Amino acid sequence: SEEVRQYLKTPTFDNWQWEDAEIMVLLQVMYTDLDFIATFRIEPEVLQQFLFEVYRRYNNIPFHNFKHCFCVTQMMYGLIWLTDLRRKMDAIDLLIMLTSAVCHDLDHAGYNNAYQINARTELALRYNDISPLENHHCAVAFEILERVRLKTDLLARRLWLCILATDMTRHNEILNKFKSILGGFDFSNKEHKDLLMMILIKVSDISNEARPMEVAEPWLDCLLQEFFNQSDVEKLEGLPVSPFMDRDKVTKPSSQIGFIRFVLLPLFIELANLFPCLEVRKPPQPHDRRLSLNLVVVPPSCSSTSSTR
Ligand SMILES: Nc1nc2c(ncn2[C@@H]2O[C@H](COP(=O)(O)O)[C@@H](O)[C@H]2O)c(=O)[nH]1
Ligand SMILES: [Zn+2]
Repeated sequence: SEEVRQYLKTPTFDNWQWEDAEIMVLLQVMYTDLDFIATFRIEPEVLQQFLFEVYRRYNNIPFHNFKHCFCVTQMMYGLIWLTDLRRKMDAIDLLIMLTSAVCHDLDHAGYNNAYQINARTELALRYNDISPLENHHCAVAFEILERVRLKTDLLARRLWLCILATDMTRHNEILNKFKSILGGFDFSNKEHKDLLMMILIKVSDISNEARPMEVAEPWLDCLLQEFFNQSDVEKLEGLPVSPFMDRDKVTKPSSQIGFIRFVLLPLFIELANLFPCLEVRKPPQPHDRRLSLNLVVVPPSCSSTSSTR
């Protein structure tokens, strides 16, 4: 319905209300309403086939599953509308951004890069310890895109750029680069646009805490369940255990307060510097973990401070 179509554009969207089959339809709606079907002449059956393959290649694990793929994609979709990016970027940029979000954690097995490297897994060996997971998500994405005949070199290169940006060990590097160009941001500069795309997928990827409490809270339970599974295995295998994953050390507030203050908030604040309509409200108290991301659309559209600030 039109009501759901509008709701889908908002960061308050509640994924927990929808079954996976319905989520597949919502993803199709995003591709349709951004005009990708018409602009790139994608057959609806090909899109369905692509999304079904994607669905099959997300694993049934607590956090990095198909619902996480959907939430990240839905936040990206919402940000595209809220910041009126359709007027500022090319359709191909938007297609790459949405598709990167869809593909960004394909075939994640629930163990992070530190585990891959310490346990000397096949993935770590294949990618020389360099972003093994993100390189693998890309490889699976390319395999699917090739199978449904949607892969092009142009799409693949920038999809890789966006998905690789989700490796959190690169967080400061990417954020600092973005800060350094913010003062003279230019939507006609390709390097600036690429960096913005990287920031947008990063924001979308870690945005659970910017959602309503009833959406965010179950996601935190899922994340901690996956963290604890990993640290249990690390203990059994005699591998180094990351303290933030250790069930004997972590509590919900300890997990979230530092993450919000030092990771999530600085990232959102820089994005809001480019798009003032994304008003980010800091948590009022240090113990209050809720980040209120007040996404207000300034009519008729959210203009960045200028298209070439
Ligand atoms: N402590 C928290 N860590 C979080 C939260 N949301 C995300 N994350 C971390 O970031 C990465 C994101 O990358 P992904 O591509 O793997 O999804 C994730 O793995 C977590 O380590 C959060 O709310 N709290
Ligand atoms: Zn993710």
